[in-house]
Amino acid sequence: MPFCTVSSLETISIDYVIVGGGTAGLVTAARLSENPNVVVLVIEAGQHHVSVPEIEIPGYIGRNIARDGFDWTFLSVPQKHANDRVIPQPRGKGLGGSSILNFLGVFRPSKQEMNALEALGNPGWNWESMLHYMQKSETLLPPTLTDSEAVKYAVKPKKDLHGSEGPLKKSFPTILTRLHAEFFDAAEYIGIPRNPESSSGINIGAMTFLMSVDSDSKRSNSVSGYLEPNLSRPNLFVLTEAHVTKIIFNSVNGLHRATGVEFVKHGVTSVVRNIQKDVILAAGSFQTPQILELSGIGNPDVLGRYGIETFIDLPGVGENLQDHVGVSTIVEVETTDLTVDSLSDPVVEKEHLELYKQKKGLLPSSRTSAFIYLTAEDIGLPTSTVASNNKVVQAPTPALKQGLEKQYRIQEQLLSSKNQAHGELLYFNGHHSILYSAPETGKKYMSLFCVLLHPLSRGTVHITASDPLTPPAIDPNYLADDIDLDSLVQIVEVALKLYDTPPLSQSVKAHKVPSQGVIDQGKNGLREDVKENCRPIFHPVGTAAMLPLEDGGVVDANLLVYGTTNLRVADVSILPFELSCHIQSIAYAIGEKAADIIMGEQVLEM
Ligand SMILES: Cc1cc2nc3c(=O)[nH]c(=O)nc-3n(C[C@H](O)[C@H](O)[C@H](O)COP(=O)(O)OP(=O)(O)OC[C@H]3O[C@@H](n4cnc5c(N)ncnc54)[C@H](O)[C@@H]3O)c2cc1C
Repeated sequence: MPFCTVSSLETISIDYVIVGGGTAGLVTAARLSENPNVVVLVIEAGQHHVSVPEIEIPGYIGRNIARDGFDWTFLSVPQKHANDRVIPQPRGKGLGGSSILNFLGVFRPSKQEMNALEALGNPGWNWESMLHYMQKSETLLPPTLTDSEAVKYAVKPKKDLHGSEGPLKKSFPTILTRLHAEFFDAAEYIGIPRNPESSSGINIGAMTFLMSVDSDSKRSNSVSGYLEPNLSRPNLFVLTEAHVTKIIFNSVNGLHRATGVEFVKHGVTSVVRNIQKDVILAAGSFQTPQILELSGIGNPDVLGRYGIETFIDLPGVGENLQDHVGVSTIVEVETTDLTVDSLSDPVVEKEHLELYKQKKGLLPSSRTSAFIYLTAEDIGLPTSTVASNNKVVQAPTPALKQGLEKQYRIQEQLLSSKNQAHGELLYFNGHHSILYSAPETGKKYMSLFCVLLHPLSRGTVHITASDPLTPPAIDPNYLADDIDLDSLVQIVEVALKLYDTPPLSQSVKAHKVPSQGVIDQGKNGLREDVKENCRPIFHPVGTAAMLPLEDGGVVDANLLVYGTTNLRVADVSILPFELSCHIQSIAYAIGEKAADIIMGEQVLEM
């Protein structure tokens, strides 16, 4: 039984401590503890949530957002370029982390992006390697569609590109509507083809995604995949409701070795001491940098503001924050399809809960399963001048500036590629839940969330107090670069064009968001709408970037924090730039690869 108490830790000699039992953290913990000769401890701030319908039932996605105990309920600082709005930044809290909160889509990035990761100075982090780890983490369940449905809905995965023995289960969506097919047909009408196998490294075009849902129609996540099957391991320990506040080091001859982890559980501060091997930070893109800063690792100017002595001068910590920013479009539709709008009626919801038991109705599947990934050409973006047109690159240090310039050069190369997506249209089978517009009873809707995949804007996440329980200041700096605003407007224009294109146009009754009045104002109206309504799609990365030190990196290609001998980061904060996909597959792959890197070093040490 791995769940342990604080007092029991005093009698255990621990080899590895994983800080954060989220998506990547539980993967690394499970893989390391396959070796019976090492002892692994996971420290997670949240609880172990057991049998919670809002986690398990796919059709309930979104219901735990802003729910105390399930979401950290972080908010951004006022967003200067988005009408000073404070924008929610959901993050999963509890074992499983964001894998218990996410919207179930399992996507893959492009081959070019993964190879760019290596080109930025990270040997071994390329498409081939990441494909191996994505496959290792997953099992593709057998298709549930006929051949003609697979073609119509653009989902015909090739067996050899997917994993068959991994802990994360991937399955086919069960809600495939007429509107969904009309959306794809309209895309084809304007020259955007279906892509039935989007996991091959070329992820452009129209596609239906695979979902992290198991054969019982329940959410598959890092708890169900990696922790629960290993609960009987005697060398795996899990401490929940313990908030890590600091890493403690022993320094000899300028080499800093993490030997302890301080945490607060129920108001009492304790320390796990004498860690024999590594400490692995897997607290996610907002809290991994926070823990580094609280431990004295970061930019001395930031740390000094809160009386924290700088232990390792590493200005990249908490810089380079990027997220996928997007905006909703919603239309009223005339259709025979069942849309999720009907679930707002409690009687209908009850019926669907009954149907769910037979894996039928609106609940066994995600509310959103059709996507279009747009190339620069589809969006009408300039393909060669984006980076060079960008303003003078500004960054707090010359190293960070150099690293950013390299990222922009990579972004420019990606833009000129015909096989690279830069925008996304996410189909939602009903009215998107947004603050300023609600569905009217009895009406049916469809929504397209329009997303910018490679923003040029960069933000930060930094501590605002020496008190470790005070949330960090999250500043994604959305739309700081005008090019991002213009690009997002152009992505919205593609969505509006699709609503006007047959056969989809025959089902569209009226524009709801943006309203017809806003659309009639042209680009200016849409620009204002984007500033007023944009929000993230929850993929923050880059805040503990894996880059060479001279380019402002925080960790090296072995995930070691610069200046330390055994403090590593294994979560999506290491990704130096945003990818053209939803990123849970990469979080799992990072967890897998981290374990192999660590185990590989262990073998070398022997
Ligand atoms: C609402 C939402 C929807 C999403 N939808 C999708 C989707 O459909 N498809 C997709 O591919 N991706 C999606 N994502 C993104 C994806 O799920 C995340 O990027 C990924 O899970 C992040 O993994 P991680 O390991 O980096 O962090 P997390 O999984 O967030 O893990 C971090 C863990 O650390 C813990 N922690 C934090 N601070 C401390 C501390 N001080 N002490 C101890 N523990 C701590 C947290 O509680 C958490 O358990 C979504 C994300 C969200 C939030």
